[in-house]
Amino acid sequence: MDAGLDSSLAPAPATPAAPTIASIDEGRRLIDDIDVQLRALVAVRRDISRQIQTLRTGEGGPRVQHGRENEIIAAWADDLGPRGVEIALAVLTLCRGSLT
Ligand SMILES: C=C(O[C@@H]1C=C(C(=O)O)C=C[C@H]1O)C(=O)O
Repeated sequence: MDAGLDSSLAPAPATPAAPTIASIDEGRRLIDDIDVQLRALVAVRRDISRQIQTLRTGEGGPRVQHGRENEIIAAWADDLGPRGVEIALAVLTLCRGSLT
């Protein structure tokens, strides 16, 4: 067992199918629920990222690793295209802080 992400954070299917909605209100409720989950996951990601950075700097390493970040950006680009790159950059900035 790894370091304890509970089952609510288990990997989602690669591309979950969107439900067919019957109304705008229903669709907006679903979007609001998705956004709550996205924000919660980003907060967890940020905490894990900070722990990794602390571990690495504690060993005398750099806080930031551009090679790793490029892999992450490429994965977002593969799945979501140029807007995915924008999201990846925003997520990275939020999780690891400023580069300067
Ligand atoms: C978390 C890490 O440290 C930094 C933060 C990253 C992130 O938030 O994804 C990625 C690379 C590093 O710049 C890591 O190296 O994995």
